[in-house]
Amino acid sequence: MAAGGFAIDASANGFDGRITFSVVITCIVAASGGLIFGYDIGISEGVTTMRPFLEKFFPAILRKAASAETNVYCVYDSQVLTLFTSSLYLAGLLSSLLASRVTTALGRRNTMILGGCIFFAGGVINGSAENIVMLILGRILLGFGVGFTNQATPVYLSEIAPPKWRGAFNTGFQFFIGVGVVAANLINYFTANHSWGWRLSLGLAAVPAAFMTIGAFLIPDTPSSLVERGKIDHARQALQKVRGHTTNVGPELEELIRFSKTDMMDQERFVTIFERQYRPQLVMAFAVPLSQQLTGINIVAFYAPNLFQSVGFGNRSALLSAVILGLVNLGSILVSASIVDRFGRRFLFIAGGIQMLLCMTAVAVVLALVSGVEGTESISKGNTILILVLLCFYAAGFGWSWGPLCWLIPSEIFPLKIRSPGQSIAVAVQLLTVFVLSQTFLRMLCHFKFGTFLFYAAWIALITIFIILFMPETKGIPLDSMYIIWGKHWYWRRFVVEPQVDQ
Ligand SMILES: OC[C@H]1O[C@](O)(CO)[C@@H](O)[C@@H]1O
Repeated sequence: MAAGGFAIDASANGFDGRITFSVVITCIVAASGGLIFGYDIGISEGVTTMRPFLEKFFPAILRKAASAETNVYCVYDSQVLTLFTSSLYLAGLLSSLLASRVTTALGRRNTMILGGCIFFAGGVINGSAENIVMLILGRILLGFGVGFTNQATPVYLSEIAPPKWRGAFNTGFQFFIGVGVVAANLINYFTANHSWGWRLSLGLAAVPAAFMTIGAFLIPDTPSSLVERGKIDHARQALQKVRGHTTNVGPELEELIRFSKTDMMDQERFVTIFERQYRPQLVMAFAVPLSQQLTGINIVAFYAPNLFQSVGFGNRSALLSAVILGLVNLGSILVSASIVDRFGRRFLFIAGGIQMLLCMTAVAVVLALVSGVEGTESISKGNTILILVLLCFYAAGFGWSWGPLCWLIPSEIFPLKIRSPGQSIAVAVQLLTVFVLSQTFLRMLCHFKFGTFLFYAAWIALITIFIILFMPETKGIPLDSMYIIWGKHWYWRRFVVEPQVDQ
């Protein structure tokens, strides 16, 4: 069965999709929107293992850690602590849904600016927190910032990149998420042993927020978004800027206007995406982010320090191992960027999936063998290092597949009319899944022990089969021609209606 194994000429519409200096700079600046999400992921991982932080806000956990009977999997099983981490995801979920209207009305770029400002405020409140209420309030603001930014930035990148290189440019977003994670891990590493360290770690969130917000002020909005809002002259200028001054952007602009008119003929409404003809895209908007989280990445990422600490690493070496995982992840995102437009999305999904599956299973086996079925035997340094190595291979598998592709796919499969709601759904589903899984992971680890890793291994197997059967190849196809791939797919073709474009 040729599920998605067909090619479509990227230059079918004849536009000059060259890589210009301007498009590269614009995309780097825009992709830095990923910094704030990454910074937050990395910071909350480490701060929740810092003693002064726990003493001030969660003293019960320290008492539990001190008690000898607790088994290694259960030390960090606290619903309140998990709620601290996850409150951000609930807020982000809400705001990403709101962001659908905001990006349609204000444009992608302005939504990024808004997100950056709100995140900045959240960082300041968290850094100066005196009680748990301030702490949670700060996290809610951070969540609002992340929701807006994650909704707008990937779409920005896909709309502005030359179609042939869309994969590489869009991968920049995940790359900056990774940079944010590593920067945060390093900061945690140095602040961990100071009584005020957690304040610095949380408060420094304002720095990436300021960086991306100022950056976003300096770049134009995307031509599609400007056309959608009737700003044709601005759209022409934006196109001229990113495609180069020697390029005749007239035909590309006309095409955008034509598709935008067709798309907007019936009033753009959130519910449009639920029409039968958009079923394939809608399914992917749910399935891709859900599957990304079912790889177990955040379980490994959020709790890597806790995990290493509870299986025998000291506090600082636990944070260091998180840095190592983060660097491996970053390197593999670069590999992804360099091949995603050549080998395609499906290849990366499948290869990365198999790699993660093998590693997750191996981690479960090692944990079962060395810490005993009950998890009561202590784990030697050597075996902890073995687990770290396996997790590094796992992180690399994620970095070249589900990491970047989870942003790329939703940002490129929707027609303009439903692009904003589609991306909103994808971001909301991702954050909801992070919330549910992180809320339950420590409980699972405590009760199912090494079986938790087998649980994720089984999911990785399932989602890889899902990709093989249902994900068509999207590489190189201009956004406005994307409907073609569904029409050629063995299953999705029954839903597709060709758009009627005015000639
Ligand atoms: O794509 C975003 C995802 O990637 C990660 O940052 C890991 O690199 C996750 O923590 C996050 O959920």
